[in-house]
Amino acid sequence: MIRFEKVSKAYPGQARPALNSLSIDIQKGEFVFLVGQSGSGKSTALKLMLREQRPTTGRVYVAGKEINRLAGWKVPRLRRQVGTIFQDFRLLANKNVAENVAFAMQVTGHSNREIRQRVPETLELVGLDGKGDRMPDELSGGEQQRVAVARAFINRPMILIADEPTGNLDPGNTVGIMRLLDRINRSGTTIVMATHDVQMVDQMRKRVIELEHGHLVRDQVQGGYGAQF
Ligand SMILES: Nc1ncnc2c1ncn2[C@@H]1O[C@H](COP(=O)(O)OP(=O)(O)OP(=O)(O)O)[C@@H](O)[C@H]1O
Repeated sequence: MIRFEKVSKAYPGQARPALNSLSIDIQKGEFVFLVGQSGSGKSTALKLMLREQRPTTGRVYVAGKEINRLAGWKVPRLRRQVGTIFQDFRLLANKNVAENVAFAMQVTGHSNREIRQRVPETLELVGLDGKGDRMPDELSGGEQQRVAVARAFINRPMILIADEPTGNLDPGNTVGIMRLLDRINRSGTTIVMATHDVQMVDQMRKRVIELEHGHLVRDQVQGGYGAQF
């Protein structure tokens, strides 16, 4: 589903590459935590999966395609297959909850009928039943992240990429969001999540890929945040 072949990424003006000959292979349906100190290259790896950045050398394959070679007009189609969630939620402040989620279907060309049906279903799935009319600033952080999860999942993406999705949440909401992501993963969506949350990684016991200065230093099935497991 996602494959990096000796991928290096050097940002202009940086002494050291952000990623250094990284090779990883993630299968369909896996749940993978990406861990490592700040600056180790996690966000860069996620950006390469979305073609928000391009590798300096090496190859990145997503859903069977080498995405660096993808024609520009095919990039939106790639991104439709990949949902994203970020630490800072990134909701549209002038749209209510239902409109935020519907927007993801509108830009992918779904009919109003499909949107009217699927938005309430998805809000229910993320535990926001009946909150469709609220504006983002009328929601708690945990609820805002649930909206972001609904928006990322409504098109049933093959892959969900999450960059520190619980970084702004308290422990209770962190558990809620993780349960949700676990359910989404069980429905078949591949999840790759960068995180600094030690407790959560230790509890979930999923595959852990650890980066250090852009190098792969650990790739462990049912791992913990540190190498102690
Ligand atoms: N757009 C950019 N331009 C220049 N350098 C960058 C850019 N983005 C990241 N870097 C550098 O690349 C390295 C890796 O950064 P990256 O954001 O991938 O790390 P990270 O592991 O996600 O860190 P964090 O946990 O703090 O989010 C860092 O040294 C960073 O300063």
